[in-house]
Order: sequence, then C-alpha cells, then structure tokens
Amino acid sequence: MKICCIGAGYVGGPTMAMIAKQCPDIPVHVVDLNQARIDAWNSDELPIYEPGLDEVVKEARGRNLTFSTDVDKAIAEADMIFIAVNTPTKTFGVGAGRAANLEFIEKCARRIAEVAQGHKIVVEKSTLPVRTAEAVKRILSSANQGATFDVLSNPEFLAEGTAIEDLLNPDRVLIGGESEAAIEALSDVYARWVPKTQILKTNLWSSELSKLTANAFLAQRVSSINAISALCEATEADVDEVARAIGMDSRIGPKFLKASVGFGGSCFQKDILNLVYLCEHFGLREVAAYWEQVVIMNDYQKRRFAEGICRTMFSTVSDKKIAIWGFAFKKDTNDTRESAAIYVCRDLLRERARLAIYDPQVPEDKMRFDLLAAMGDLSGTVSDIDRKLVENNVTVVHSAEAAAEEAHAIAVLTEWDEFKSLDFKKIIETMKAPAFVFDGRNVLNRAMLDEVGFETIGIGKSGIGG
Ligand SMILES: NC(=O)C1=CN([C@@H]2O[C@H](COP(=O)(O)OP(=O)(O)OC[C@H]3O[C@@H](n4cnc5c(N)ncnc54)[C@H](O)[C@@H]3O)[C@@H](O)[C@H]2O)C=CC1
Ligand SMILES: O=C(O)[C@H]1O[C@H](OP(=O)(O)OP(=O)(O)OC[C@H]2O[C@@H](n3ccc(=O)[nH]c3=O)[C@H](O)[C@@H]2O)[C@H](O)[C@@H](O)[C@@H]1O
Repeated sequence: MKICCIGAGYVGGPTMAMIAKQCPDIPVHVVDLNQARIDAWNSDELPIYEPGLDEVVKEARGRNLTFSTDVDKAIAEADMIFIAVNTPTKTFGVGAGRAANLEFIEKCARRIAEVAQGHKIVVEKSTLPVRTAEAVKRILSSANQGATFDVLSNPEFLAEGTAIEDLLNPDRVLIGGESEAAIEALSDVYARWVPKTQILKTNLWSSELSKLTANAFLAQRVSSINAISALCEATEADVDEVARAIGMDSRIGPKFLKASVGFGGSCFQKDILNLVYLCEHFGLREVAAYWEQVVIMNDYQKRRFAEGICRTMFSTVSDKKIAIWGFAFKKDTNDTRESAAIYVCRDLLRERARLAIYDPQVPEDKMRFDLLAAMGDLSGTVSDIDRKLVENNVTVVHSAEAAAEEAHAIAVLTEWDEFKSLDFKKIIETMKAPAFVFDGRNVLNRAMLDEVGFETIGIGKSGIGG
C-alpha cells in the first residue's frame, strides 16, 4: 500500500504526518503546486505552527514521509490518493460569496484521471458540498488509460492549535463510500491507532453532509453564546456565569460556550455559507435563512466590539494608540484566515486609530496583507485613504508590553496564554490614563486589572454594550 496526498496545507500536512508516524511501513507522499510550501515542509521551519507537529514530522520525514511538487509521480505510484486542497468561498460568478469554489478539487480529479493506471482509491479529505463525489466520479470515469476508481469521503475534524492531539485521539473517523473493500482499506489505515468502534462507516452523501453540519453546529454554539453576551451587557448578567450554568446541563454540555469577539478560521463561515447555498439550491429558503443567521450574528459581534471600543473611549479613537494583542484567529496557530482581529482592526483604522499589533506567531507582512485585503471592495480595489491607513497607522511590534507603551487602550483579540501572566502594574505605568482594557476573549483577570487601575471591559460583562 502506498499513499499520496494532494495539498500540503493545514490539513494535508499534519494528517499525512500522523498517518506516516503511525504506519511506518506505508510510504506517504505529500504533494503541492506551491514550491515554497513544499520547501518549508522539507526544512526545519515548517509552514504551519502547530504544537507537537515538529516532532511528528521529524520522526517520519525521510523514513516514509516525503514532500514534493511532483504531483504526477505521486498519483502514478499511489494506491490511495487523498485530496486535501482548499475549497474557498467563490468570489466570482454564480454563487459568489456563498458557494464553494470547487476548481481545485476538479483540477485534482482531472489530473488523476489523466495520469492514473490500474486501480486507485480516491479519498475526499477536503470539506465539500454534499454530492461532490458524484462529480468527482464522473470526471474520473473519463480516465484515458483505463484506470478504475473507488471514491471515498473521509472529512477531517481536526481543529487548528490542537491538530496533533485531535489526529491522535479523534472523537471519530468518518468514512463514506460505496465499495466495502475500499472502505475497509482506509479503515485499516486508521485502525492502526484509532479504536474500531470510533471508525464510522456511512454512505457518501451522509459523510459529505456530516462535515458541513458539524461545523455549522459548532459555529452556531459560538454565535448563540455571543448573542447572549450582548444581552448580558445590557442587563448586568455575566456571560461566563450563564455559560457555566447552562453548560452543566448534560444535554447542553460545557464545550464551545466561550463568548468572544467572534469566531474566525478558514472554515466556519465558508462552510455555513456553503450550506446556505445548498439549501437555497434545493429550494429550502427557511433552512437557508436559519443557518445564515449564524454568520450574520458573527459579523454583528465583530462590529459591535469595535464600536464598543470607540463609544467607551469618549466616542473617538482618532489619533489614539490602541495596542492589539493577538491577530491569529485563535491561540496556538499562526493562521489568520477570517480572524476577528482583521475586522476589528479595519474598523478601528477607519476611525483613524493608531494600532500597535503584537502576535507571537503571525508575521508582519501577513498582518498587512490581511488588513489591506479587508479594506478592499468586492473586486479587491483598495482606496488610497485605506491604503495609507494600513501603511501609516499600523506598527507591528515584538512584545505585548511594547504594543501597550504610550497606548490609550489594549484590545485582546486572541487568547494567547502569555497575556495572562504579564506584569500589568508595569504595563499601566507606560500607558496613557485612563488606561482601558477591552478583553475580547475574557481571558484576563478582571479583578486584578481593576485593582491595578485599568478600566476593564469584557465580552458579555457590564460595560461595552451600555
Ligand atoms: N484548516 C483546517 O483546520 C481544516 C480544513 N478542512 C478542509 O480541508 C481542506 C484544505 O484546507 P487547508 O489545509 O486549510 O487548506 P490550505 O489552503 O492550507 O492548503 C491547501 C493546499 O492545496 C494546494 N493545492 C490547491 N490546488 C492544488 C492542485 N491542483 N494540486 C496540488 N496542490 C494544490 C494549495 O497550494 C495549498 O497549499 C478545505 O476543504 C478545508 O475546508 C477540514 C478540516 C480542518
Ligand atoms: O473544518 C474545520 O476547519 C475545522 O473547524 C473548526 O476548527 P478551527 O476553526 O480550527 O478552530 P475552533 O477551535 O473550532 O475555533 C473556531 C473559532 O471559534 C472561536 N471559538 C471557539 C469556541 C468557543 O467557545 N468560542 C469561540 O469564540 C475560536 O476562537 C475560533 O476563532 C472545528 O472545530 C473543527 O472540528 C473543524 O475540523
């Protein structure tokens, strides 16, 4: 058995590294068109920051884990081909802003059809609209060298920041397909380290739809608690206390009830919009509207946070320095895709604030790229004023303390652990008075901050919404 994976991103890289680690006898070849990314996978500076990933890659790389850009060779040699390419929201044409762009999936299927010989198992690892496998099968059936295929759906449920732990101990592995033999072959790979009772076998369409549904339910919980956070601010209830109280109901459970400045990440919004598009496509208008509200609530939460900062700081942040702590969409990742920080920063810049941004993992060029992109209109055009705001009103610094120097306020946008143990007595001395802390993650010790002399405003605590 030989495995290859097309797409060396946040999913393809860690997933294949784990398979290679657990199955030392199976050669695993990860390929990507992006040479820089492949070079990084072959170096000591991996392209992804993920706790524990270095060790897993180092153990397997050179033994049975290889990275290259030779897509055709990888396809030709493999018995099982995973497709883990990106499936972003379409930005053009029919379904723009909602439907998934399946261009990259289709290109992979066409490449496989062109190059493959003999029998191959093709595994959809990317998150896809339900019934994509139908299109994949049709393209593969045009294979010009007589190759035959089984198509499986095996969506990935790892979360960034905990990818290695999630891959090592998954709640479940889901395999959808039609061919018993193909399902067994993939199941045997996972069974090397995942208990068989946790390997679920379904039909193709249930598997594809379960992935979109899982993300929709998770995002819905965040939007639900964030909706309640707004009500807490208006009523002196405390959202953390409410979350604790409802989370102890075993039917609700305690996870994914942390109110925040808004969910980010490459998938929640994209997958819900994709679900909304599918529902509309099948004429299910009410169902589409129901799920779309999760995204609308999330946009409201991000906007509400930035507006709350302005209102609290005497209705103007113009020419005031604000320290931005954290830019990644959650802690323990360098990923900024759809990070709430991008939109909060954009709104503050448009109010003419001066921002000093610190994130332990996100490089400056990435931050500037994201901010410019968020300033652009649908066609990507950025006005001169907005461009100047990103150039002149943003500095990127190398510590949380440096960001806070001479600042009027601190906004915590990512819940990095290091923020909790800083010396706030020292920090406040370097800031302008009154010094505000807007804790968009409710991670700092509010009583301590109050004692030190900060004006502290959290999400779902009295303050920001009043
Ligand atoms: N990021 C995450 O935590 C999770 C993502 N997913 C899903 O997994 C899929 C991949 O996501 P990410 O790894 O985050 O994306 P990514 O953008 O990090 O990586 C995708 C890679 O595919 C490569 N690629 C695109 N077309 C190609 C082609 N024709 N041939 C070779 N390489 C090609 C790109 O160059 C890129 O490096 C998406 O469908 C996503 O929804 C699922 C679970 C978790
Ligand atoms: O398909 C995907 O891409 C993945 O999407 C999410 O994983 P991820 O986006 O990496 O991270 P999460 O931990 O789910 O967090 C998503 C966002 O929600 C926010 N969040 C999460 C939980 C919470 O209680 N409150 C909250 O605001 C996080 O800060 C983050 O911005 C899912 O958790 C994974 O199961 C899924 O595989």
